[in-house]
Amino acid sequence: MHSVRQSLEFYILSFRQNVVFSFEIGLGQGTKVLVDFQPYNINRTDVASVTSWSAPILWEGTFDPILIDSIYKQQNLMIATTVFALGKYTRFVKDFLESAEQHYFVGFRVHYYLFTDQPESVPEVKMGENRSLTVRKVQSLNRWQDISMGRMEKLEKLIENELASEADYIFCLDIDTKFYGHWGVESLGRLVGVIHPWFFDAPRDRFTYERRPESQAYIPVGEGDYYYAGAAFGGSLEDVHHLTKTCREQLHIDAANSIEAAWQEESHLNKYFLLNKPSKLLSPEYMWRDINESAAQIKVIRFSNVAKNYAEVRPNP
Ligand SMILES: CC(=O)N[C@H]1[C@@H](OP(=O)(O)OP(=O)(O)OC[C@H]2O[C@@H](n3ccc(=O)[nH]c3=O)[C@H](O)[C@@H]2O)O[C@H](CO)[C@H](O)[C@@H]1O
Ligand SMILES: [Mn+2]
Repeated sequence: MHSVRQSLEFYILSFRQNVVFSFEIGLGQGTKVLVDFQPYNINRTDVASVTSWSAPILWEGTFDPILIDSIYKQQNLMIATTVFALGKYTRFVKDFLESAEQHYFVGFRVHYYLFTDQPESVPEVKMGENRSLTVRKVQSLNRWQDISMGRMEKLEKLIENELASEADYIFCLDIDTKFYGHWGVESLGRLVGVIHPWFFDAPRDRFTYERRPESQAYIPVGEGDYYYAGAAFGGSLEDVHHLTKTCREQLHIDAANSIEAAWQEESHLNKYFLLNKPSKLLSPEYMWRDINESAAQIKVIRFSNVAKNYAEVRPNP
């Protein structure tokens, strides 16, 4: 674990050609130095490119992917990437992996971890150099809500037991998704959340936070920063371990009190991000609604949900 990791973060701002560069530098495990390089362009005026707590919000046009790639190339980073495919969701695996090989951290080391109740169904997908897939068998579950929420505990244990010695960063993604555009090292950060594609434009009081005070995920009306997607989050191992552990604990408390948050672990993730501000936000370009939908602010769709018939793919309503 990175528990011994001494984190040193600071921001240097300088102006060059109307581009603000900011650096977040952390002293990583051992001798490896993790560098978050976060340039953002102040010319994109149709969207906010920074939060009130000074975290960058990445939109197309707010960073230079070639420059950032060249900086990260100096390091031998490994990005662990987790997905779950239980029941009929195994049908999404092929497109997810094939499209990830085309667009996701291309040229960098990626280790996918796929949790499934049907390892025999996992298709053969040709992986690029330094990219690999580990398949983990998990128990089948009867409720989609339990599958979705159960991810937090599995992720917590994976980070604890296996990732410390191999990965530098982790991203945890939904499987009913596909990559359509570049998703690269610009997205790396200590704690990274993605703005939910249905709420980037909505006033805060419309956010579908859990509103019952009895739940650990409760967020009162009038509070909250953004509504984050449950389908994609990531960061350093240490930070994502703390996130998954906390959400798992809060989910267990809710279960003991016979309450299930409105949007399951997504509600708990939103509570977590309210109390633990992400160091970087990704715009809905990184988790879009559907490849056939558009919005003026979305100049590129990098990663999107794929259309699914809920009644047909889920084990229960
Ligand atoms: C875009 C987005 O933010 N999506 C979130 C949203 O609905 P979604 O409609 O995206 O939830 P979903 O049905 O995709 O379930 C989430 C994930 O659980 C897994 N799964 C689910 C059912 C099943 O039978 N088999 C299986 O493997 C699979 O990895 C799937 O991607 O709310 C969920 C919780 O309510 C999760 O937080 C999702 O991440
Ligand atoms: Mn999904």
